Amino acid sequence: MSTLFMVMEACLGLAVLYLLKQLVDVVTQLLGDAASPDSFAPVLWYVALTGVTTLAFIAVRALSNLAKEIQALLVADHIDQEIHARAVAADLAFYESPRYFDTLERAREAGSHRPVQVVSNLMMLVRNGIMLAAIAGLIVSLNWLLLPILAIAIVPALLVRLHFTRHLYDWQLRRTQMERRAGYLDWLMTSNHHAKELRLYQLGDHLRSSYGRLRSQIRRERVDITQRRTRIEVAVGAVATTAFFGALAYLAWQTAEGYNSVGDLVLFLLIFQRAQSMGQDLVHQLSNLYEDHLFMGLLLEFLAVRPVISDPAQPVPIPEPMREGIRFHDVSFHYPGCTAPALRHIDLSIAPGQIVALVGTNGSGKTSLIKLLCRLYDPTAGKITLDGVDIRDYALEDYRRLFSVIFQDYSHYAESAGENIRFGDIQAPRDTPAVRSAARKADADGFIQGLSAGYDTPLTRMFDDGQEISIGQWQKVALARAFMQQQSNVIILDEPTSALDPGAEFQLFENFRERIDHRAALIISHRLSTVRMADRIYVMEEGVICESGTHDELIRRGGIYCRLFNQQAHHYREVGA
Ligand SMILES: Nc1ncnc2c1ncn2[C@@H]1O[C@H](COP(=O)(O)OP(=O)(O)OP(=O)(O)O)[C@@H](O)[C@H]1O
Repeated sequence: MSTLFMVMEACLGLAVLYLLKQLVDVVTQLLGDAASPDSFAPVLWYVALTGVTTLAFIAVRALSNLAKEIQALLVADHIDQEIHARAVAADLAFYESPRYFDTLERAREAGSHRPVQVVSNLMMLVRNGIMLAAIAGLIVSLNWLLLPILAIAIVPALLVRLHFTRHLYDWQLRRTQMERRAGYLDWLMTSNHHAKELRLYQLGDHLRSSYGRLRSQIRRERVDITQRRTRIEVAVGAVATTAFFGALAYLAWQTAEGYNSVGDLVLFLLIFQRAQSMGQDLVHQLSNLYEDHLFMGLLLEFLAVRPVISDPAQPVPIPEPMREGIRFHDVSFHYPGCTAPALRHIDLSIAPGQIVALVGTNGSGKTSLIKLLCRLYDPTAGKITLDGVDIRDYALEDYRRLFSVIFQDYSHYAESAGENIRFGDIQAPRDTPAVRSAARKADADGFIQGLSAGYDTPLTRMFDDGQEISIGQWQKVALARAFMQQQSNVIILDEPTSALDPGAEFQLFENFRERIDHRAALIISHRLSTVRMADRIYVMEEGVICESGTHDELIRRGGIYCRLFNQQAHHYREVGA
């Protein structure tokens, strides 16, 4: 549809020009003849016809612009959806590698406005191309010698633009990390996450000057490129203008000699100027399109990314319920791009209904083990089985549904308290009583009821009726989210009580098995008092399991666990004394 409008616009634009030339020729003829009412009639006809054609041209141009805009918006929304689909399906590793992160960022940058530009530039290019070709035809009809002059007015400018577009694109790619750092500093200074430390450590001036230095380096390099481009463009423009005036002088002479009509001269003035500005537009659109093409390459690179962790060709049905449980068989793992292993030769099992605890020093690999368990990563060596079958043989979503997880860095959703909990089982209806029951299990029901709009209170100050809650209260909400999923077989809690007061923590673990409906659980905690009720405790150090057993067994063994436990117990006794 929009193509039709464009062709109509081009034809009508040319028709107006042609009618103007005819009008001038008729008026010039009249100047020579004796004026009579009859001889003036064609002039009136031409004026009326030109007027009507101009009106039609304006109407078609408006419709063409409208169609273009609608089409551009549709394309933009479609590309956004594609980016989001790929982003949510991408492997976790994607977000942890700077190279992949660059691809995503550039795709987002290209995705938001490039497709809109591509559509509009492409259409304008076609329209201007058609008009320029037609004008070139008219120019040839005047005098074919004028055609090379038109080429001189357009082609060098085009080559200069294209050269600098590529140059700027390469520069922008090289500057991505720098821009990201500047963006990060900007975020540090303007986000509420850092407002407290920024003030107390008086980091404001330091950050501002780092940001200023980065921006001025980026600006200097950019201005340098633009200055060079401007210098060359002025030189090229001077050549084009000289050529135009040369052609004008030649045509004026031809008209004076009687080889051309005055209408031809007027037509030349009209169309050559039009052709020149159209040529400039064309150059602009072509260079934009070239730039769009380069950036769209980045978008396509991102859209081509496929998750490595994916479904097998023939997934095995998930056992319902699980019978033997989950086992790690000599599992080792290192993060993509890292040589040092995060986990080495791990053997571990979680039976149905069993509570397993992981303890160990910072960086010993506890969270990494959970990531493998949930198949956010696959082991580098060894395998993990569920009821004897390699977990890579199950459909990914079905397998992940077996777990309810709360990570150390759980999410704070800017949603209502109820929605924050329901996100644990998004299939559940909005008004499900399961939300309140999960909140009760996490001891969150009491304070949520006390919020201004109870479960409907947005947990953010971003909105007018929102309310901010404390870090411990956020942790209870996150716990409730983990308790929300009724169908899961294993509850995984990574440092679930780090922000809870001792009373709340005690209460949570007092009747923990009932709270989790006697499902299996994997708990990571640095507070050894919370893990002593576990059926089996694994002690990790530098990526290996160095001890395992029940609390009593480990205490009897007198190893690392016993030492750590005694240190913590001693500390409490000292404080109590
Ligand atoms: N995304 C990652 N990419 C590369 N290395 C990582 C990544 N996450 C963790 N590591 C490395 O893996 C090792 C184990 O980290 P992990 O987070 O599993 O430790 P942890 O035992 O959970 O520590 P903490 O008690 O501090 O939470 C560390 O040496 C860490 O530097």
